[in-house]
Amino acid sequence: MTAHLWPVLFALFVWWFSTGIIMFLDGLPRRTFKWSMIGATAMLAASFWGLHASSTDLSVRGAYIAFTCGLLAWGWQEISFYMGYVTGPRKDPCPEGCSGWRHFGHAIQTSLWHELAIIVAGIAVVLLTRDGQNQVGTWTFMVLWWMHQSAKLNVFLGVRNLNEEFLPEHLQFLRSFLRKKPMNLLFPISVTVSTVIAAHLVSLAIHSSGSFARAGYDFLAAMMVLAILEHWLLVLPLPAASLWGWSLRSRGAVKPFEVEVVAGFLGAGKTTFLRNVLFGHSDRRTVVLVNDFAAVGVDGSLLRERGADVVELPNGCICCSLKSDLATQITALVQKWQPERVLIEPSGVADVAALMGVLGQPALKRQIRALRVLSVIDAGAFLRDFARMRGFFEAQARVADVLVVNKADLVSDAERAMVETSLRGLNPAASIVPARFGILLSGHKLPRATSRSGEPAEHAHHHHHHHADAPEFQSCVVSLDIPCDPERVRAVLLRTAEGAFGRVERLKGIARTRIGWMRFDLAGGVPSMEAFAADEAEVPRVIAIGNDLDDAGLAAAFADCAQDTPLLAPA
Ligand SMILES: Nc1nc2c(ncn2[C@@H]2O[C@H](COP(=O)(O)OP(=O)(O)OP(=O)(O)O)[C@@H](O)[C@H]2O)c(=O)[nH]1
Repeated sequence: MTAHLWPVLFALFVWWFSTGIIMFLDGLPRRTFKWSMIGATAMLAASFWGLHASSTDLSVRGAYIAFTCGLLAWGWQEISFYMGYVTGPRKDPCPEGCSGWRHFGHAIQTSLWHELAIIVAGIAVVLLTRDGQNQVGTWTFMVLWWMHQSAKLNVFLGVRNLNEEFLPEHLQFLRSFLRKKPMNLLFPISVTVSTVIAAHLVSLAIHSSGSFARAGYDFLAAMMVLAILEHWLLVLPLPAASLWGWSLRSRGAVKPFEVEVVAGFLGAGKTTFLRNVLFGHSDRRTVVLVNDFAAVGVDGSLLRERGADVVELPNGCICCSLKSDLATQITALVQKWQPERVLIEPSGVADVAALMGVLGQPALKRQIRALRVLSVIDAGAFLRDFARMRGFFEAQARVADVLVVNKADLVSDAERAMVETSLRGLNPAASIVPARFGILLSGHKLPRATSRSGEPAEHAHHHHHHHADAPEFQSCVVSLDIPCDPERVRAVLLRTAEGAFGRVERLKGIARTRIGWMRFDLAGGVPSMEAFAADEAEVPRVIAIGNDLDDAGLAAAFADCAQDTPLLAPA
């Protein structure tokens, strides 16, 4: 039995160690990749030579050499892929909504050169060992190839553990090709085939007579058993990462950062508030994550104007369906920018409780030094909106540490007091501060961010909270590729507020006028227009959000805003 022990232990160790080394090198700064790649290529050449030289060596030593060389030849394939030298023509994520064969085609494109390189290397290995009887190296390469293809197809089709924490930042785009599913149809087939092959190899090892053959089959059987193990790691809740904890340590450690969530209903003044926060603190490295309601947001443009690094989340609400996506997005942006602070502006209808659930996930939570949730309230619209969407406001108030009663200028002191009293009833623990255009009224200050340990119990308890509270809206986007007349735009805003184009909850846009850029809004029923320092690449557009939207009517009304069309003469 001990005769089998050494080859098996050797195979296990070499596999574990070489996998770890590859991940370690891959986590080092990019400037080192060149050297790793040169080293790997020298090893590839050496392994080819070793495979050829050992092909006629039928001693135990020959088996060890052939196995090691087969593994090293494979290692080059991994390194060249993970370091981005030999990948494929596609280097970005799959577009949203892409599926079926098109999606599969894109997936192949991400690693086409890699797969071809494997075929070329495989042929080289076969040719180099063709004349000898020692085929241990060739079969090692083939077994690794099989493991690789099968695992790859399985993560594409969907498994429970994608182990995506192993993906370095420069390969984050591959995540869009991985699917999280409890199981897929191929999985049982992969495992069965691997098990049959492994059983056969074990039996060959046990019944082989010579010590060369015994060692050779031991290596192959061990690799095949590892292949099976690797498959089970994809579906069973086992912490695969702990096997290679040391190899992930080369990655730049993420310093803990502060998170500030700025929530609030559509048009409450979240973006305005954030613009002020950013304006005041340009010295701290801040990344802003915005999630506009519509596919083409405006918020990102407004915040970039303030010089922040802005990441826009795709269309929709930060809610249950986006959960895993959001956690990965945050992890990726933190790795990329190493910010001290992350500001998150969920869309005006997002499920903030679900967002808190995402931020509470252990992997993220560990990195978050302090968390503060602010809910911005439109004082002028609150009483009206609260009656219509009680559940939504309750949920917003419940998770908030601070309730910012914005647009103080639009209400009387008595009205503001009434709004504050209602809010106090919804969350007696939150601080309530009045503000105007996102700036706190004099005499008021934001409380310090709560540290994670002092997190209100409320945050933790609503993870599985459902989206039922969030109102349902549609959105429509109108392009505005004409220089507009501000007067006409104002007229359209007023007509929109009166309900001429359906029940519009919120409208925002940026437009070019003869004299420069402007932005305009309809929020809480109040229209407004302002100058806007847009980028020249900016696309003028309007976004309307609401119910029973008259898309065509809105489009026609905005098309009619062109500077040069004469206004209809009044009767
Ligand atoms: N009168 C008044 N208007 C304000 C105040 N704060 C913001 N606004 C205006 O309200 C409109 C909406 O502000 P935003 O900051 O874009 O609101 P938001 O919450 O980010 O909107 P969404 O992202 O669409 O949900 C803009 O026209 C702002 O200029 C305020 O204190 N008083």
